Amino acid sequence: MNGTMGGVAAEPWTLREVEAAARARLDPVHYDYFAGGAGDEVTVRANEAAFARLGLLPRVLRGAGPADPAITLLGRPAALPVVIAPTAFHRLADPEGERATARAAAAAGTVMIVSMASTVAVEDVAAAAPGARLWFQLYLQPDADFTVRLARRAARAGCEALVVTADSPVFGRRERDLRNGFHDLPGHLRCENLRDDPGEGPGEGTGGERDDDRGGPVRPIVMDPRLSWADLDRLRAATGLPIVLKGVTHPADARLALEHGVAAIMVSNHGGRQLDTVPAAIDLLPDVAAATGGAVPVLLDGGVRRGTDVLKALALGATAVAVGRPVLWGLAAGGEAGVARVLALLRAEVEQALTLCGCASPAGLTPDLVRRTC
Ligand SMILES: Cc1cc2nc3c(=O)[nH]c(=O)nc-3n(C[C@H](O)[C@H](O)[C@H](O)COP(=O)(O)O)c2cc1C
Ligand SMILES: CC(C)CC(=O)C(=O)O
Repeated sequence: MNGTMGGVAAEPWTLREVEAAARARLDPVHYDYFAGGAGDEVTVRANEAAFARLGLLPRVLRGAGPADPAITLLGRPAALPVVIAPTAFHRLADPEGERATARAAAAAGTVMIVSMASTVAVEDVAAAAPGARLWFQLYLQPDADFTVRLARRAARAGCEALVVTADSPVFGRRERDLRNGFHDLPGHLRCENLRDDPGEGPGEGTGGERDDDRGGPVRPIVMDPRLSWADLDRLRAATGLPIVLKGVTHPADARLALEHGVAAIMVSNHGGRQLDTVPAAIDLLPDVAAATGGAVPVLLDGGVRRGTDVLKALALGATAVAVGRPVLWGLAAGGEAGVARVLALLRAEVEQALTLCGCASPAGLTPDLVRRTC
């Protein structure tokens, strides 16, 4: 990275330092939206703390040679086993928003999962970062036709997979946001994927649309506790894209997900933003991985802040991890260069930790390399 990051005097050497730089630049209300979680934030803290309770047990004299962290994900290469989790509202962090994030992902050779609630339209994200591997996250909407139209739109834009977030039958109770009165985007920003298709007649939305000077009305994201596996089946039947089910924590749901034909599972408690007191994602991983029996890739997000965290997750059965808040910190601290810095730090840490564990690649990581230390 050239020079300083977003005017920060010294380049950050840890994700924690990137967060500090971001915090210094962000509106405190937006910082709270990014950092916060549901209820007492027990799960937010647990996600990180649980990684610290696990130790790595390196193997020696294996002659493994230099490490290459590259993996294969849904049949295509990724340069590192760290992908970008879907997070909303990137333009709160940087004017370029999701465009900047996608460029950094493309340069690092990894996947960006574009949020349904992105503040740049998925077509514009793709156009900004030619060659980027994009997946598209969505919440199943009670208006099933709209869900399918949105999925097809993402496919046309070049997204390779749909990431269906299943942990949100209702919006989590985020007390920082309630206290701060943060319940909507500032006037100049919109969820650009939530505009009705051009040509769609007025009045077909689910209500609560906002008119906008640059296009059609913007729908609200509806979270609906009546949605079920049948709705996932309908989406799968209507689109050719592989489906990644995000928000799986119970092994029984992992087994059901396989029965419903998902291409991958993401173990996630939504970064502690939905149901508080769900156990740490890394503690849930082994049972979910066992339930899938290796039939599909398992990804994990929640609390990954170090290369050693990545190794622990991979050793315990994940094919890759995703990072949410660290990317937002990078974006707020230094735009595209800030996200690039976050991914570069993680890559360097993963490479070094792999080598120190005696592994030439993520494939060499096995559960015996992880020990619970307390
Ligand atoms: C500010 C913010 C916005 C998020 N928006 C979405 C979203 O739109 N869709 C989604 O599936 N998950 C969303 N998430 C959850 C992330 O995808 C991910 O599960 C979580 O951030 C992982 O934890 P980490 O932040 O500790 O890495 C969001 C998380 C944050 C922090
Ligand atoms: C716009 C929201 C639905 C994004 C989200 O999932 C979150 O804030 O955790």
